[in-house]
Amino acid sequence: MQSPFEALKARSAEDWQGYCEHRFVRELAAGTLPEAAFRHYLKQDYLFLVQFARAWGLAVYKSRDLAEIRQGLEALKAIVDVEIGLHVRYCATWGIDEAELAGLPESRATLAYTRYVLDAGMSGDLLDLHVALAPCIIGYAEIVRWLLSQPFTRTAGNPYGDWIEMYAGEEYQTAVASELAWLNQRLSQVDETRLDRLSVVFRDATRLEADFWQMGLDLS
Ligand SMILES: Cc1ncc(C[n+]2csc(CCO)c2C)c(N)n1
Repeated sequence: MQSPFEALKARSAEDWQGYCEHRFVRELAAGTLPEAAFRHYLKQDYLFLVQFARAWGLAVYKSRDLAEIRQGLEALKAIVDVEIGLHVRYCATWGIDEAELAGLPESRATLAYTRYVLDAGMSGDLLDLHVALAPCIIGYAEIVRWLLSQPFTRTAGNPYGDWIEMYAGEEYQTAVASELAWLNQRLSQVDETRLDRLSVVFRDATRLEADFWQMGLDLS
């Protein structure tokens, strides 16, 4: 039987596919993505990650018990202590230093997506927030798995090969599996009316992720 999260995705199948199979990721996997597009993406992604850290801070605040506080705190710590550092080091290999990153203006796509997620969490509850974050967390895991099954994907000699490997790694895929389990458990408890509203949040966040890819192409 279809899991609740699979059912949520099925309601936005076209938008989900448009995001996961976006030209940006196909060109990235083939190694043909213009370098300028990837650089724009990397720079905006730093600003995205900073806002994403705030979203996990909000998850802590929206928690109803200590287990939920711990879950949000672990994710907040991971992003602040590990993921942003990895991103900064990765940017450095592309010749982009942290001072430059911190001084950048946010693009419209970054603003729209990150503030949408924060608003979904502020106006809703912890489940709304997790559903708004799902395209980001679960999407990236699905994208790299899909890419690795595609004939056009090149890992050896691809300048973006490290990016694919980062998200294909076991550590990331395990974290995603636990997020999926949490979501499926919570989604299985909600009624149809609530599911309709969550489905709107999921679809909007998915479209905003696709716009984030598109931004990389457009700005180059
Ligand atoms: C636009 C954009 N969307 C998703 C991710 C992926 N991502 C961001 S934080 C994180 C780990 C979860 O805490 C993951 C997978 C990204 N980097 N940039």
